[in-house]
Order: sequence, then structure tokens, then C-alpha cells
Amino acid sequence: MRKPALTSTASYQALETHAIEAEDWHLRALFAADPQRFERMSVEAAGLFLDYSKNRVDGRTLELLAALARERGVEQQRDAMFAGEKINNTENRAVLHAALRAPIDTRLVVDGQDVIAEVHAVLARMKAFTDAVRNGDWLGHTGKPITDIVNIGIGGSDLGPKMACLALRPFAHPRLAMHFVSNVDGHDIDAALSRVDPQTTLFIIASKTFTTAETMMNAQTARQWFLQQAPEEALPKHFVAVSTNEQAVSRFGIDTANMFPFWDWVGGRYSVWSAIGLPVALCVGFGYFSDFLAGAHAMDVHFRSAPVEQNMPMLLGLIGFWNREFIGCPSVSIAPYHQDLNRFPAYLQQLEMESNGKRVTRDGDLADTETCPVIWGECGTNGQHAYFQMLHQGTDITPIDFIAALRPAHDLYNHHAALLANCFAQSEAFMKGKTADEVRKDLQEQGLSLAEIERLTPHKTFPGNRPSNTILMDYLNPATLGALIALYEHKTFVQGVLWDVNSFDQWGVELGKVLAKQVEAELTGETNPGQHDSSTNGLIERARAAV
Ligand SMILES: O=P(O)(O)OC[C@H]1O[C@H](O)[C@H](O)[C@@H](O)[C@@H]1O
Repeated sequence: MRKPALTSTASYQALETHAIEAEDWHLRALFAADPQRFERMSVEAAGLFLDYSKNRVDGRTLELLAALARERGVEQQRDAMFAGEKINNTENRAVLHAALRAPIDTRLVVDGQDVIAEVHAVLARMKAFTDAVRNGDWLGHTGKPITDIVNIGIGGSDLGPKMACLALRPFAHPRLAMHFVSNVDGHDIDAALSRVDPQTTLFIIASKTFTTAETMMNAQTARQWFLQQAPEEALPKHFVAVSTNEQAVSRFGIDTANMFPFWDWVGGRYSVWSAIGLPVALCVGFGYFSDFLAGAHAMDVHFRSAPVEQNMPMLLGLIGFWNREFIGCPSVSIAPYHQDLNRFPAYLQQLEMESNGKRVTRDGDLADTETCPVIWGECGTNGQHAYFQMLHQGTDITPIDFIAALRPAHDLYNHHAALLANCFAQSEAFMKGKTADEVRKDLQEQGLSLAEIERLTPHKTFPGNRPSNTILMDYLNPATLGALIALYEHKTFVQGVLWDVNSFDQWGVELGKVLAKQVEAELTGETNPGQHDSSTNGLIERARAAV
């Protein structure tokens, strides 16, 4: 049955009417009117605390959003995903990244496949391998222990493991240096190879499809570089693969005994929990990797069982939807007040924008509202000194997700107090703003002339009323990181169901790839320059003339 268009549903229309009323609200007034607002609009789950009180919502907004979630079938779709139904309807696949973190005694059979048993069989192999590398039993071809791991992958085969290894820096093995090569730009692999010794380096070729052009080119370059300095028999000690494509892995020359498999029901951007997480397991050890999975599983349990009104991913998704649809916010800024989370905004860009950056519904109809906002961001306090100006006083309203740990992984407590103070003060400033009267009063106190006060007041006034969420954890560890990622995965899922888009395909990535192949052949002289537009022709000519 075709799903009704979003704007035709009763709950969406009720929200539209309600939004007209909400246009006049100011967050200052909402806080002043309800001293319990923080208690009422915060929720705790899986080691995370979400304060969503600094959003332009009231109790009625939340009721209407919950009704929308129910009318759009968020709970049914969630259950269908966890049951292994083929909810990725353009690729006819199940969506089972949550099964990758399910405990061993769970049972889930899909297409006759005992999914959980297969997952745990691969985890056992990952454990044996990572233990051997970490404790020095796995030796390079000249008998030396591994000191450097180079992960070659892109998109989901890079962003997750790289972000997690950085985030879990305090848990890292002291002997193992992690390197990540993703870009087809030779500067990327050149820089990595210049830092490592072939005798003590392990390359992980990570690609779900094992056909991705960038990864294949980087993998070939790494192989050639290695074989210039080591015999062919040494390869198995230094190259392993992570993929769903066994044939392509053996064609590349990696023994499938050194391949860690995963499955087509794991989307690239949801794959850090699978063998794609091998660099994470190598970096922090299998015990901590298991904690990472367990943290995500705790969020899964919450997502599956909590009612909409107390369900953290649902609330995050619904409020984001409200901001996008009814406040008209074109982007969301992610502000981790934690330096070790500095790749988290980049990770979320793929997670959310590749998932929900769609213009047609699951049935192929044009979406009747805007869908995914732009996701971007940078660690606090760095962002404050770069683009927060626009967030405070620009013409667009950009909701912000502040993310912070209450306790640091260092003992420089003055730094941590300063960091948290900035985080909380920013969310307060976005909420409250500074009125023209407050500005005038300040300027009067500074003894400025009346004319000067009137001239400066508009520049120094802050409208406030700018929405934000604050997500807190005790400290950043494998379990809280796992829960944090799973929170955003499920938030993305909830929004995908509300918009009725397929969050699990990514056809939009294809066109550029096909055209790049043609242009590459023209650049290298394999084919004659084709008939492009004048701009593309001109650019190709300039590049050909330069070589
Ligand atoms: O893991 P791979 O098959 O190499 O894919 C790597 C990435 O490339 C693609 O173009 C997709 O857009 C991503 O979703 C994917 O994560």
C-alpha cells in the first residue's frame, strides 16, 4: 500500500497549524514559564543524557510530533528493521547493522541464514587476529612485530574506523600507530607510506564491494610499494582484507584466509560494527571493541522498548524534523566539545546525508517537503572562533547539537572546566540572546554617548531563540561512543521514516563515478577528449597541457 504524502497526514497538518502559533514563541519565555522545563525535556539512556529543552517546542508540540511518529509508522518500521525485513526496497535487502552488536544468545534467522551465529563467528576470528597482532605473535616477514596499521578504504570503510580510533585514543595500544588512507589523491597514500616501514606494517584493504575505484587504486599502489621491498611470499603477513566480495579479494591476491567477511545487509555507513571495525579492534583491543558493541546494543534495546515520548533517538529525530520542517532550518551544526571526537561531524555527514539526502519517497514519488538538512560542524571551542558568529547573528537559524563528556581522560581539570563552561554558556547564549535594551544598558555603563549607543545597538543585539540539544556522557569510552553512534543511526532512521525515504541506498553517488571514468581515460590519453560542455572541455584541455 502506498504511504500517504507527508503533508496530507492529519498529524502533519495539526503540526502546521500549531507551528503558526509557535512562530511567536521565544525560548526565554518558555523557560520563564516553566521552571521544570529541563526535567521535563531531558532523557537518559545507555549512558547518555539528552537535554532537548532548548528547542522551540512545548508539551503540545511533543504530543503532536509523537502522533506524527505513530501515524508514519516509525515503531512498525523499526520493528521490521530489527526483524530482518527487506526494508531497503531499492536493493531488496534487509538492514541489520543492529544485529552486528546483538549478544551471542540472540537468535535471528534471515533467508535461512543464522545471522547472529555468523556475526559471532567473524567476531571470534577478529579476536584471534587482533590478539595476535597486539601481543606481538603476528610477525612481519622479517620476524618483527607490527608497529603500523594502514587502513585503505573510503566512505563507510574509512570514516567510522578513523573516527572511532581517534575518539578512543586513550585506550589505544602504545606500539600500534594507526594510519588511514582514503583519497584517490596520491598525496594521501604517499604521506602514509613515507611514515611506515614495510617490515612492520599491516595493510587492511577495507571495501564492502571491493570495486571502489579509490580503494582499489590505493591498494594496488600499496602492494607495489610493498613488493619493491619484500618478496611475494611476504604478502599474507602484511595484507588482509575486509569485504563482502570474496572473489574480488582473491583476484586482488589476498588469501581469503586473511579476509574478514561481512554481509550485504550492512550498509557502508553503518558498518563500523562489522569487520570494517577491525582497525578499531586492533587499536583498542577486542575487549574494548566488545564494549563498543555493547554500548550500541544498549541504545538498540532502549530504541526498541521506550515509548516514543521517552525514546532518545525518536526525540532527537522528531525535534530535528520539527526544526527542518516548521522552523525552516536548512542545516544542523554538530559541536563536540571533545577534541577526540573531531571526526564525528564528518562521520555524521555520511550517516545522515547519504541516508536521507533523497528527493523521492520509497514509492518513487517526489517528496512533498524538504528532507535531510546539511550536517556540518567542528569541535568546540574551535568553532566558536570561526563560524559561531553566523550561528548567533546570521539570517539562517542553525540548530546545534552540543556533545560533551562530564569527565576528561586527562587530569588538567582547569582545561575541562573551561571547556564545559564554554559549551554550556554557548547553548545559553543561543537560547537567550541579548536584547537591544540589555545592549543599551551595557553601553550606557561604559559611558558611551547616546548617538554612539544607538549606532552600535543593532550590531550588538543577539536575537537568541536559537535551538540546541546537549548530549552528555560521563566520559568518552568505548561503550559511550557506541551508544552515541547508535543514537544518531536511529535518529537518522526515524527521520527517514517520517520523510518516507529509503535511508539505506545511495544511488546519487553513481553518476559522478561513471563520468569520472570517461574523463580519466581522456586525461590519460587512452581516449580522445569527448564532447562535453565548454567548461569541462576547457578544464580537461588545461590538465592535458600541463603533463
Ligand atoms: O566499502 P566500499 O564498497 O568500498 O564503499 C565505500 C563507499 O563508497 C560508496 O561510493 C558509497 O557511497 C558509500 O556508502 C561507501 O561507504
